[in-house]
Amino acid sequence: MSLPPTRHTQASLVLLLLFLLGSGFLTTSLLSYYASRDSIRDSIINTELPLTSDTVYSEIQKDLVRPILISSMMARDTFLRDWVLAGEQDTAQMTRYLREVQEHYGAFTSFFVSDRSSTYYQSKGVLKRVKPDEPRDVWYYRVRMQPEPYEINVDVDMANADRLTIFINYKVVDYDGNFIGATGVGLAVDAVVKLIDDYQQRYERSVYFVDTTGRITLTGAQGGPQGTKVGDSLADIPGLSDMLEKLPSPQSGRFEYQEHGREHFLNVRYIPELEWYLFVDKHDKALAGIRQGLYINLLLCLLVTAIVLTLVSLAIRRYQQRIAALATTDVLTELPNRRGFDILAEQALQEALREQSPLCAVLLDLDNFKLINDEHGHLAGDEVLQRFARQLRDKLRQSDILCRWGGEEFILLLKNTDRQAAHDLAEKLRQQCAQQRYAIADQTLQVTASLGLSQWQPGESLHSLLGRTDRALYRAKQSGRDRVCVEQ
Ligand SMILES: Nc1nc2c(ncn2[C@@H]2O[C@H](COP(=O)(O)OP(=O)(O)OP(=O)(O)O)[C@@H](O)[C@H]2O)c(=O)[nH]1
Repeated sequence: MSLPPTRHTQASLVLLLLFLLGSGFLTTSLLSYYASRDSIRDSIINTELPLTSDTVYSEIQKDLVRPILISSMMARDTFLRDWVLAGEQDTAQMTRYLREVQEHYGAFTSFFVSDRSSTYYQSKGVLKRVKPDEPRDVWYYRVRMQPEPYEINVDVDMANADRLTIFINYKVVDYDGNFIGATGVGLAVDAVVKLIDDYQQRYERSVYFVDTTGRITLTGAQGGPQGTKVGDSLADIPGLSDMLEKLPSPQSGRFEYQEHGREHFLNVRYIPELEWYLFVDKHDKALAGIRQGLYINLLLCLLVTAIVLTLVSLAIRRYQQRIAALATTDVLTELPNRRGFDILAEQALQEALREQSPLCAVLLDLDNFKLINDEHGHLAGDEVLQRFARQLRDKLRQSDILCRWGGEEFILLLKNTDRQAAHDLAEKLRQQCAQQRYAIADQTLQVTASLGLSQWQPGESLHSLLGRTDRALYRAKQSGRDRVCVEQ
């Protein structure tokens, strides 16, 4: 019979299972997490953000192309040029002209600044005189000097409650090519702002514009990333400031950065018409969901691993107990066998030593049992052994140790029992055995028993005790059987 697995092998098996299940679950969970993460990341970086950027850009262009055309037409208008060359006589004519343009084309504002008189005309009349030292008029002197025919300037409109406006500032030249002023129209950036708001709310992404120095120039109505306002620098925004350290000035491309542990994906696109950068920024809300999924997955895996390991441990323990029981139990009589006896006897001797209590051993051997087998068959012999063992067990105390020593021989350890008491019990057992009848098949069988008894001497080994008891039994057999002999 193989020995039951030791605690060490059980622990190794559980550890191996833990390793296999743990690494298996961990690998599959992480693989699926990284696969989903990569695909979402890929879709954000390569599809979602560029798409938003394209749409916002085309909207901006739509907002820009029309005013450029209108302004170009105004700059070439013969009425405007003739009126200036004629000395700007009738202001009403100019304001009427500007009002016509504004109303007809649905512009937000229309203007003309005369270089000769420095007068700023608009549809409602003369607004003011431009001055070189006035910060708000810087644009005019810039346009005046630039070689290009026009510029696009996003600025607040003084004539319209400082509303953010895209101005097309077109140079006006006379018929000889001399600069005589600047004209154009202004359009509110409402459409772009509305689009930005729409994107920000619907798709949970930040859309904003930044100039070449890293200052925010245009945001949705609710502000820029993390509530920033127009005019704020990227350097003041958590996360983006770190990125700016690597990129001292904005540049087009795809970037990733962290803000308070959240991952951000960023698409930056340069808009040459404005000399601005369009930023489309999305934080990893979707990725956070996937990460949460990973944690739940891992938790479930942990739970399954724990359940499997518990079940396996229980099964192993049961198996061990079963093996141990089989290894120490006699199958026929269901009494402990010699191996079981060794364990129980060692404990009993230690107990007797510790408690200084008397202990006796009795060897009990059925007489002439060979005859029973020979005359009635082995199965009848087995039956007699079984019944004898059961009756013997019933006559003993719970604390007494009864084992099948082998064949038709049994051993008894009587705890807390001195020689005299043990002798009395042995004698009683012998008598009951002799009186007992076994009805097997249609026959009645009877056996007698010889018993050898000895009392344990403190400090004596089990081996020695058994040797002395065996000698007592031998004497009982030799002196005629069916008797109790005591080893002194
Ligand atoms: N049926 C059966 N017989 C067994 C079993 N174990 C041992 N025996 C038999 O018991 C008999 C013991 O024979 P012996 O050792 O000669 O002893 P005995 O006939 O009892 O004679 P004494 O012990 O000298 O009185 C043998 O025939 C064994 O085969 C068992 O489990 N079942």
